[in-house]
Amino acid sequence: MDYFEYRDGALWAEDKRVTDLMETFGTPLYVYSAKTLRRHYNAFDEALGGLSHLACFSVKANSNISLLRLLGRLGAGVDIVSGGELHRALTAGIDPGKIVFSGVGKQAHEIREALAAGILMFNVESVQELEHIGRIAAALKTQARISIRINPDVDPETHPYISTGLKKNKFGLDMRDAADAYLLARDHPAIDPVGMDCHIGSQLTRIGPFVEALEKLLAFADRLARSGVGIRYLDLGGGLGITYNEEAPPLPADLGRAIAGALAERDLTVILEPGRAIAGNAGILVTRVLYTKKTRAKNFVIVDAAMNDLVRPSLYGAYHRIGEVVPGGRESMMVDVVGPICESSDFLAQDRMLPAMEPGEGLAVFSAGAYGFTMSSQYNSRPRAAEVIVDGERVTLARRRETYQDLVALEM
Ligand SMILES: Cc1ncc(COP(=O)(O)O)c(C=O)c1O
Ligand SMILES: N[C@@H](CCCC[NH3+])C(=O)O
Repeated sequence: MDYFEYRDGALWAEDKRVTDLMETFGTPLYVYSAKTLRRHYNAFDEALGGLSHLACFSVKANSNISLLRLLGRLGAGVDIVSGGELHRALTAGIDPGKIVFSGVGKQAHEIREALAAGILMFNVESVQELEHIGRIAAALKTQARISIRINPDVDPETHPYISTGLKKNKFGLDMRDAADAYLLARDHPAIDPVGMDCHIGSQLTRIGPFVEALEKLLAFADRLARSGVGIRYLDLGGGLGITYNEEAPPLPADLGRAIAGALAERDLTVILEPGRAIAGNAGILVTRVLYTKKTRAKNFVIVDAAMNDLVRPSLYGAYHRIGEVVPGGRESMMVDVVGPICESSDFLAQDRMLPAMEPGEGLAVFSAGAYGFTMSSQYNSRPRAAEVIVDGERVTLARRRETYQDLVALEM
């Protein structure tokens, strides 16, 4: 559910006409809906309502600081994976006590920065990393709160590039190794093992894998308790999918219900790290048609957005619904929607039925609020798109369009 809809013959973002946004801010343009973001965050908050909980938005999905600030004001914590994301979160005013730090390759300076900020915990992914954090915390005369990321070997049934909880993936530790890591953590004066976490993959469309992972983690937590390691936080990661096309993923409430029973009698704070499910359908990428071109093999609609703006179709073959900004009632035809970049993989859609388009007309690429701008680049020296947040009738420029000057600003 989102607040991008067609009425009076045009596409609206909440109470703003998308054509007006195109006029004011140009294209390509990322447009986020504040109402949708609030709705999605609140859905998680309410889904976990009966439990002690924390919803930590995954910053990698969308790291714009205006958007983070909006979520932070609702009470959101965040899941970060770098010093850069920590900097963004703190700049956006996120409570450091609600920050969890994931990722397999945390660097010394990032660990120091996170300790100095007083984050809730590090989600530790290897024994070497645990020892490294311990050394740094000891040198700083502090204690690092940690959880160990468990690789529960659960099949998330998603795209292989975005599944993370299988034995063959680089993430987390298997339980036998994790048990040793917890004992090391228990006995380390500068480490406080407060939690356990996992993240099994992204764009999950079934509840089963979450429940399976939870059950494995709880059984493991019970074994650990007998070794004198009592955890207080259970972090199930992110991964709940969204509807891009015809998927029918469970709602946050379904996930909440599915895990509530197992957690009810336990003195644990449950953490979720949703990214896509909060931001994905809260954003669209608006682009303008430059040319149309009919070859002997295909019809191309050439637009001013490209794989540098939204790489998901090129990278994963991902489907994003595309619609006219002002429906013209013209007959549909099979087209490829492509960008100006010099790569054959530069497409936003392939073999898609779309109404015939004219140069200058607008198209909206839906479900672009997560892993859209954050995965963008300047490939082909294309300045990155602007980002705006619409809240009712109010529009905030959340990031200005890059300029040619920005392209070369760091070069000597
Ligand atoms: C550790 C961790 N937490 C949370 C997320 C967010 O995932 P999603 O956007 O699928 O909710 C990811 C990315 O998949 C991740 O790697
Ligand atoms: N970037 C991916 C998801 C990977 C999630 C990061 N762990 C996507 O666009 O779907």
